[in-house]
Amino acid sequence: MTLITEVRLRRILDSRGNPTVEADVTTESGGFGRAAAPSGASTGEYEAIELPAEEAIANARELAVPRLEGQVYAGDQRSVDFVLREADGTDDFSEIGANSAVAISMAAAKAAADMLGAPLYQHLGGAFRGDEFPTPLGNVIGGGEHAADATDIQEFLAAPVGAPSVADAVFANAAVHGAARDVLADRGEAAAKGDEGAWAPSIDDAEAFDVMEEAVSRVEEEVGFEIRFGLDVAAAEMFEDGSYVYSDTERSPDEQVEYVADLVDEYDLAYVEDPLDEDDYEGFAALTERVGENCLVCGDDLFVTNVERLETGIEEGAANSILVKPNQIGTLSDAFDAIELARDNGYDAVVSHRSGETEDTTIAHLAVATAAPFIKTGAVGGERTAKLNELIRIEENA
Ligand SMILES: C=C(OP(=O)(O)O)C(=O)O
Ligand SMILES: [Mg+2]
Repeated sequence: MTLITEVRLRRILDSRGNPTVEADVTTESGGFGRAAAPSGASTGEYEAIELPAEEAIANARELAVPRLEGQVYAGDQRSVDFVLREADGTDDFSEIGANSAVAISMAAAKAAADMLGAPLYQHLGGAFRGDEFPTPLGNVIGGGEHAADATDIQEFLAAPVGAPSVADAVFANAAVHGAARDVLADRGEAAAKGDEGAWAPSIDDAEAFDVMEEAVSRVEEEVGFEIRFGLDVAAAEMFEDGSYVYSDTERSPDEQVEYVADLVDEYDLAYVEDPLDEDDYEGFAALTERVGENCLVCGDDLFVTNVERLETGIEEGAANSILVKPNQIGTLSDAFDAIELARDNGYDAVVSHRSGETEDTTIAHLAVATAAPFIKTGAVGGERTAKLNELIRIEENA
């Protein structure tokens, strides 16, 4: 039986060296699941609330754990997540913390999968899941909130859309990351790494585009399949008093739409995330109208994995895809609801890590379970490769 008998919570380190919440869920028949909450730096204004880890743990121990232990079945994910919401009693998990909620929610799913003897992606995706695998978006160069004194655009992402397998795509992204280091070195640019392991050189966005183009074409020649690239502009972070403030210029909302549309055309971008502020549904709609045919326009801070915000976006024609980060909303059930609503309305659902991560691999399973076209989970670095290597194993059924 998957009746939950014990929920343990503890503080562990995330990749930025900050404390985060880890949950262990045990079931009556010995099923065990362990999961940890990630943490954002360029967080959306409308995300569920992450509490300091110690506070989140204390509150969840008091309010949620007694309602789960001996009362709820880990295999009944909807009930687990319903109880987490009831125990919290707020809309945004500000009582027990979305970090405690998501860790427990994911650990329960893993405990149920363990009990069933099935891999997590199969428990989440069902027996009749197809055999699609996501293309990993690899963060190659970045700045914004993830690195000081680097690019304005937060992420320049390799998108190996022509890769014949997940493994080929993962290695291609690592190769583009390596090639970018060489191109930067050729240009005399020393580069440290940002929070997600992307190079964070002191160059402007225009030069970063040049470096990406060169790195991508070098690797494309080697591997023989198509590699495009994309961006997470994280534009909400640069939006101040009605305009987008770049290091060297400012753009009005209309100019920002033009600017990003031109970038999509010039570089044949496959993917553009958060090109506009998190309140600018109209701007998102204008850009999607312009470039949405050949490019995924993705809402991260815009939608925050929230069905109500996605509903508004769908009504307004804003974007054609949603970024799904379970900790933005607090439970796996909520994340699945967002994915389902997206699908039903012709939007793609892209699964994503956070800039602060752990070795947890749940998102790799979530992406496979839901046949996400892309997963954004970095290119190198232990907490990133944990997910990428898990994808390789899942593909091999290992
Ligand atoms: C992964 C991202 O960064 P963060 O986790 O800092 O929000 C993002 O903005 O997509
Ligand atoms: Mg983003």
